[in-house]
Amino acid sequence: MNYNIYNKNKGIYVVLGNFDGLHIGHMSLIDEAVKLSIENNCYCMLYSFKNHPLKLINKDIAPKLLMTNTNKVKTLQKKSVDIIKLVNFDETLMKTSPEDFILNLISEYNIEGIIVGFNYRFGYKNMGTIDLLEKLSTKYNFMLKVMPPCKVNNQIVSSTKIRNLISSGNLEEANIMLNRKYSLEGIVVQGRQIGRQIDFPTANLKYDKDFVIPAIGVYYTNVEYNEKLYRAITSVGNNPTVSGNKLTIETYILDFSGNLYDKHITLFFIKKIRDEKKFDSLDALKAQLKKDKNFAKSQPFNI
Ligand SMILES: Cc1cc2nc3c(=O)[nH]c(=O)nc-3n(C[C@H](O)[C@H](O)[C@H](O)COP(=O)(O)O)c2cc1C
Ligand SMILES: Nc1ncnc2c1ncn2[C@@H]1O[C@H](COP(=O)(O)OP(=O)(O)O)[C@@H](O)[C@H]1O
Repeated sequence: MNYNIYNKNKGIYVVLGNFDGLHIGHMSLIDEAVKLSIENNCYCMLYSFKNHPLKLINKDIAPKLLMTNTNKVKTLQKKSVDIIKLVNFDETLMKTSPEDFILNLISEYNIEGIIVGFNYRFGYKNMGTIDLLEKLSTKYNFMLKVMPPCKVNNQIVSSTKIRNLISSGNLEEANIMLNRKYSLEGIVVQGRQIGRQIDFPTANLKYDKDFVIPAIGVYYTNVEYNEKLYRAITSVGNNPTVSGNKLTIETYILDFSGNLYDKHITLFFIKKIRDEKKFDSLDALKAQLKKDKNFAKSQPFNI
């Protein structure tokens, strides 16, 4: 919703951070902000960036992403966040000192309180610390709530941890930390049309290289197409059996037939089934695909 239509006399609890992936740690901050805003008859706002700050600061070390902005906004709207502000992280913002960053925020919005995570850093060169934020909260008179780390199996949940789990094929643990199934989406493009010759047509995803790609291997997935969900098996790999030379993400959808070229699909990665193998023949690949398909049939089906 547009801030302009809001009652400017009403205070705002703002949650600050980068929030890639909206994992359970992020959600604990957002839930707290929503709770405080309801209790105090205020608005709840999430203030974050459209682009990952490192993409501007140092492109070479910018991480691959876990979530599109569109999906981020959809999830936040379901959580009753009143104002979602995703600002462009540009040169000016990059050079803003920690104190100015907070000053700009409180001069633009009627800030009642700020909610951040335990390791939040902000402002030019990430020089702003929790200590500084505490001092600023006294100086400028806003409430500050610092949320403790959220853990799974004694490990602190973080976007970096989740990226590493996905790119090493541990989707089950990543999904626990995300509290949803990791997904990639895009349109279906043409491949070499070998799949249909072995009765396993595969929808080849035109994937966006800005997002984290699961480790090479075969996965049990669920596919959303045309608002319907299907069981599926997905290969992330170089297809050595057919002398492939580029990474493809290909999905055989169970109980589906039809033409998917140019259609939009979403793949939900549930668990890795096996490593990619180079088979001696297409028949051997086909026999393995039958096993993968049977495995998929035995798996729970919900996202
Ligand atoms: C679930 C699944 C598992 C796969 N596993 C392998 C594999 O282990 N080794 C391999 O070389 N190709 C594997 N493939 C990829 C096939 O080689 C590829 O889908 C086939 O060549 C058809 O591709 P095309 O129709 O795009 O030409 C797998 C594909 C799927 C859908
Ligand atoms: N069950 C299915 N799973 C995946 N794709 C299917 C299925 N049934 C039909 N298709 C269609 O077949 C195409 C894949 O056939 P395939 O021979 O593998 O060609 P390509 O190499 O172009 O992917 C998909 O893009 C889709 O349009």
